[in-house]
Amino acid sequence: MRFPHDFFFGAASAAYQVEGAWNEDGKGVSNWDVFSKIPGKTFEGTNGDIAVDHYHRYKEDIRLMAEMGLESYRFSVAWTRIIPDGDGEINSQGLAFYNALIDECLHYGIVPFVTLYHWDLPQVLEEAGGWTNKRTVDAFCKYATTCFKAFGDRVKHWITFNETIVFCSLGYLDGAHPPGISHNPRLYFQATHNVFVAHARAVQEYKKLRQYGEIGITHVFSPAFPADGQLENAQAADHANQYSLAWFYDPILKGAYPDYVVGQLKERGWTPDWTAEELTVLKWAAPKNDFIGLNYYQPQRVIKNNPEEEAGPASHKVIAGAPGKVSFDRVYKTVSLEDKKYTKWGWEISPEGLLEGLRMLRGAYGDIKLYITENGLGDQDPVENGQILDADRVEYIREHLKAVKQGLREGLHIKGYYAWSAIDLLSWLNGFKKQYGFIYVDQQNNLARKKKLSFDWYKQVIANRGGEL
Ligand SMILES: C[C@@]1(C(=O)O)OC[C@H]2O[C@@H](O)[C@H](O)[C@@H](O)[C@H]2O1
Repeated sequence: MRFPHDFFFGAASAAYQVEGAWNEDGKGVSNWDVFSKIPGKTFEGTNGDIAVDHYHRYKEDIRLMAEMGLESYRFSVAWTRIIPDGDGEINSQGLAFYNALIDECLHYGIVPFVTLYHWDLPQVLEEAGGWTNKRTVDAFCKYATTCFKAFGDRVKHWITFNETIVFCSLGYLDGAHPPGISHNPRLYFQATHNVFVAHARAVQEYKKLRQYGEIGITHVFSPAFPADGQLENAQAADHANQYSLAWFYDPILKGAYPDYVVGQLKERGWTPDWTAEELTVLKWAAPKNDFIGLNYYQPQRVIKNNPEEEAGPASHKVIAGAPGKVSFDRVYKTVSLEDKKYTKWGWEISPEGLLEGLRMLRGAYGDIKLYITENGLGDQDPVENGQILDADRVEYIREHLKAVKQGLREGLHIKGYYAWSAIDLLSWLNGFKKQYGFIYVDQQNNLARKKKLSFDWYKQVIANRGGEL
């Protein structure tokens, strides 16, 4: 079986992680431009000042993507290039860069799939409270509408936010992302609610413009499963899915928050200060979402946590996504299992977890249009005689594409797969050590680009539309 002709074989990136040129052509300062320079916040003090210089080398990079036969390139727009101080004047040089990037994609017939927010908030807004301040919601709507009007004649696929759970939990619970606040559930839930309202209002603005493209949101998709058959662990997994899935997917797809979480937030004084008008716009937008983007890397294996057991501070590896994390409310924790395979960063390799999770998602939300907007292997790629032999990445992506194909056989409405990442790039918490790309970037040789083993493999997969998988 070949993948359908209208299925996108794509790859992804994010502005802060690839572009560099952090202070060029009128770009404003972002929260990551500031946070990454606070000693100890990033891996070995790495930052996105240069990243992999995609801002200046995008023509070479897009040409390589075209050589691979890439059908769609998912990238994010840096808000601070478009509106440098967040909600003030528009920067024409910022518009010019993304117009050129979009036109370069279209020159090769590569469909641009644009993420409006991939974690890099204008610092002016961060300093005013970031996503806990409703000013940021209004500012996002202005920014999004500016992008729709500037690029919407050629961009027909829009993602509002990437992984709300990550930038809000790392920002307000773990302190590992801007604004670096720890253990503040009230701000965490407030920030997530404001993001969902911003999403819903952006959907409203987009639909008003009648550009006849599609708009959605990308969430982490990390379904929780009990580590064993014990009832308490099944209950812990249900709790995990309520807080890490339902809280994020329900307001987008159902237009209302899950009662289970709402009830507990009320008991604990963490209820966001939502208004009737905001809840109405969530309800309005739910049926207007054209798709949901899923970033799948691994499932969560969950056991009930013993709240009396003193949990020391999570290690960097755990903060960066490895099992062993106690939930913010100390109800459950994630564990690794003897019979599973793991990456060098301790992330479980589980294509079956993707398929099982997709079935669960259909049960909860029905037949919604899905894109796998991120999936890939973070690794330290082996280099032999100058060749980058990332056979493990080939294996990882092959097995996950086979799971997607099985999902299609079962009638799941999956319309594309975007490997993370098109090109090696800066990892927020792992610097340049954790590689994801089909294209290698030589940090020791002027960021020279080189095709990896997986580049040629993915080229074949696309050419054969996955028929041989
Ligand atoms: C934490 C980490 C990683 O570096 O492994 O997860 C996978 C991937 O998720 C993306 O949304 C981030 O933008 C990208 O940088 C990656 O971030």
